[in-house]
This record gives sequence, structure tokens and C-alpha cells, in this order.
Amino acid sequence: MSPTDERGTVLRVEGVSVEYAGERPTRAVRDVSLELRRGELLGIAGESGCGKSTLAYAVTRMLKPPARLTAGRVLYRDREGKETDLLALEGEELRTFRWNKLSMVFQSAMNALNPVTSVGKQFHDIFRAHRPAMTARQRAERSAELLEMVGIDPARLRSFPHELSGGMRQRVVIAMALALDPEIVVMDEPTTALDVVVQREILDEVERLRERLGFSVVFITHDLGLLLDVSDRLAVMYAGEVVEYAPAAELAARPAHPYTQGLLRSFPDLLGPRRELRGIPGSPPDLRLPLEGCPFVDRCEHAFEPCRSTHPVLRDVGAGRSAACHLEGAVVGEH
Ligand SMILES: Nc1ncnc2c1ncn2[C@@H]1O[C@H](COP(=O)(O)OP(=O)(O)OP(=O)(O)O)[C@@H](O)[C@H]1O
Repeated sequence: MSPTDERGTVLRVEGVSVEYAGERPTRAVRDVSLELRRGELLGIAGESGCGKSTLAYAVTRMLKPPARLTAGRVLYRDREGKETDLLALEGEELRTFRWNKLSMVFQSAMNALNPVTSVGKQFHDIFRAHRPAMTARQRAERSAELLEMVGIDPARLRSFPHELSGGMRQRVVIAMALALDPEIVVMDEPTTALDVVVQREILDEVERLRERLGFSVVFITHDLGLLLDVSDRLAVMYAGEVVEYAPAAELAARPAHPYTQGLLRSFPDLLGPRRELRGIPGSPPDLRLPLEGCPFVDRCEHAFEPCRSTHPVLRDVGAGRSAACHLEGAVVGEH
């Protein structure tokens, strides 16, 4: 049993489905179940359009029309084991929950920051709203401490967002997300807009902070290579569904789902032997149309009789892995 098992689950996503309304609704997230353990980094990978962001918005209660949650529960479990269904929270309860227990870091730091307000004032506003008992001095001290924590000179509290580099802005957003010491941080493509070196620095920072502060992270990106590096466990999404769910090391060594194998073949392994780079031919199914069999069937080189007619459910395929695939053991060889 790993240390995260002993600390238990902090968030459980159960059977969540989301649709975008339209003449034919887009079923963007379909019956997704996941579990975030205390202190772990759970990665969510998949190509653009597979529903990662929609899932993040559903979990953080930020879905806006035309998106509509059609099924499921998102349960937060506190340290005493008491569960709260996030999808049932409203008004003040939801607002309190959002910053204190769960916070979010999204792709565009520029959109998350108010361009006409100094960084310091934005920290002060968070504290004034959520920690009204704090004095002005305590607010200033805590803001400076948070900036230092993410490697930024507290003198920057006087800066406006446009005076900071992209990497610094993203660090500020991460510091804000950590302002009230949340237990869960959901990060959706937090470094995608940044260059590779800055990306790496920020990820190292998140790692350090996670070790120090003990929060859990849901980390969403299309960059599977990066996720394999930073995640404890990984969920691979395809066409709105989780098709594989496994410890990162197992997923890298023995990917069970043909889609995961294809994704792993699509990027170069910098340390391993040179190999042919092959993408996955074809494109994902139209999520507005009914899907009967496996959503990956048209792109799968291993498709056989049941794949077109029977929808595969996520099942245990050994070594802590689950895969939604009809193949026996789902493992069809090294990638
Ligand atoms: N506002 C919207 N209205 C209708 N359909 C939408 C809307 N937003 C997203 N979708 C559809 O929902 C599906 C999932 O999109 P989503 O953005 O969640 O995927 P993603 O994996 O996060 O992709 P990306 O990395 O490109 O953001 C896609 O088919 C997309 O076209």
C-alpha cells in the first residue's frame, strides 16, 4: 500500500456526464469515474476535444450553458471521512468550498488575472472576501509569503499583470490558487502557453509545493510525456470517456489500451532507443452521434468482432491498471 492509499481519497468523481445543448447535443463527457487520493497528482491526458476541460469545469462547478451536467456526483471527503457532494452545493457554501478546499489554475493566466489591478490588490481581494478577520498587515505578509513561495520577489506585489512575463503570471496564478491552503488544486493546461524551459521550472515548483503543503492535484494536459513525468496515476480520455486508468509507471511500461499505446508512439522518447514516430491515423468520432461499440474502433488496429457492437467498460486488467477494451488482458504488446 502506498502512502497515498493510507491517506485515503479526497475527491471521487462518480459517473459524471456532460452535454453541450444543441440541435444534436454533444456528449462531451460520458460516464466518467475517477478517484483523487490525498497528496497525489492525478494526470488526465488525451487529444484536444476529448473532454478534459469539460470534465475540469464539471468537477469545479464552473460549467456554463450550453454545457449541462446530465449525470453523476463529485464527492469531496474531508480528513474525518465526511463526504460532501459538490454538485449539490449552492451559493455561499459553494463559494467557500471553491477557494478553501478546492482551487483552480487554468491555461490562460492573463485571463485569470485582472489586468487593471496590481498583483498585491488581487491577493488582498481574495483575503478580504474569504478571510475577513485578517488585518491589512496580515494580508500583506501572507501575500508576500505566497509570492516568495512560488519564486517571485514580493516587490512584484506592486506590479500589474502586463508587467510580468508569461511564466511569472502563471506563478502568480498558482500562488493565488494556494492562498487559502486548499486540499485540491485542479490545473488545466497550466503551462501549455509557456516555453518548454519555463514549463519545466513551473512544474518543478508545483512538485516542491505539493511535497511541502500536501495538497492533491488534478493535472490536465494533452502532453502525455509531461504527465508521465509528474503524475502518480494517469487517466487517459478518449471521446469523452476514460479509456485507461493506471499508475504512471505502469502506463508507460505496459499501456493496456490501444489508444494509449498509440499516444505513447506519437512522441519521441528522449532517453530510450530511437524509434519510428507514428501518430494515430484517423480522427475521433462525432460526439453528437450515438456511439454503440467502442469509440476507438475505427482507429484501432486490433479491432475485432465485439468492438463495433458492444461498448467496452473500464475493467481491471492487472498491475493496478484499468482499461476499457475488449482485448483479453487488454495488453497487446509493447508500444
Ligand atoms: N461551448 C461549447 N459548445 C458546444 N460544444 C463544445 C463547447 N465547448 C466544448 N465543446 C465540445 O466538447 C467536446 C470536448 O471539449 P473539451 O474542450 O472539453 O476538450 P479538451 O479535451 O479539453 O480539448 P482542448 O484541449 O482542445 O480544450 C469537444 O467535442 C468540443 O467541440
